Amino acid sequence: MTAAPSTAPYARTAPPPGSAVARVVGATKVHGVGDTAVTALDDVTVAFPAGRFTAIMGPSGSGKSTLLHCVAGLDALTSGEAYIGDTPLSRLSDTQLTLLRRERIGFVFQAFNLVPTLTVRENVTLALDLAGARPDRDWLDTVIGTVGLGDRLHHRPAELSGGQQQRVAVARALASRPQIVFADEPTGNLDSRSGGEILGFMRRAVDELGQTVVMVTHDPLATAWTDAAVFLADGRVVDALDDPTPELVLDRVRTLGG
Ligand SMILES: Nc1ncnc2c1ncn2[C@@H]1O[C@H](COP(=O)(O)OP(=O)(O)OP(=O)(O)O)[C@@H](O)[C@H]1O
Repeated sequence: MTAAPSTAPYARTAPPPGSAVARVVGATKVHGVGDTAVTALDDVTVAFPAGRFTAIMGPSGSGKSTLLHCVAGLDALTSGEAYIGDTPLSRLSDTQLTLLRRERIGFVFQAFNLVPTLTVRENVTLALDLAGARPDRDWLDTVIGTVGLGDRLHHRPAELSGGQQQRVAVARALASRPQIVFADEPTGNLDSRSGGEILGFMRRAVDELGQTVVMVTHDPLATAWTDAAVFLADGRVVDALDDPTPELVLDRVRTLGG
């Protein structure tokens, strides 16, 4: 299979700080049909600003993962619109959506999703290699240095701890210099020390590399690493916090019954 050529893999101009890199407007998502239909998102409007680390919080089943998947173009809304930059995702063909995800979005999931037969370095550059894009060596060195993987480049995932594997996944998400990184419970499978390291790396990616990161989490301590938190309940945005501290987040979580 020949990969479609990348249109503009590098040197993209970063969006101005504070502008929305991703947003949804009037977003409703119904999973299933008929008697089994579940409204996971109910008229949600929220924006994720450039150069910021935002948490999406809320009780189990409140729609956090659905929101992340819909704004990242992994799932389609039932009504309303999701935008990456100024691009409305519902107007894109499957191929255009695949290219947009490849070129403009990085993903980190709870399961690290590394390729076991590839080395750390090969895993980090895999998406670029598949896209036929030439890695920007300076950027890759910066990313690999930021996540502290310099001495592990030729190891395979099975030779790494869970925390180290998730660092590889973070480096992979950053490697193509995406406009935005979406992370779904990225510390869910990690002990608290490794989880803290991953959150610290994502924080540095925002502060030092200018990345925009949106993270779904249950954990008030994880949210305390972010610049802002959006709270969902029953598929609706019910609250938001700037500069969340663990105490403030815990207070909101208790109020929402999470
Ligand atoms: N593919 C699906 N088919 C049917 N219902 C779904 C599907 N995905 C999610 N749901 C339902 O939509 C609602 C929101 O789910 P979602 O996974 O977005 O919530 P969440 O806040 O991420 O939950 P958790 O914290 O438990 O992961 C839930 O009631 C869930 O059961």
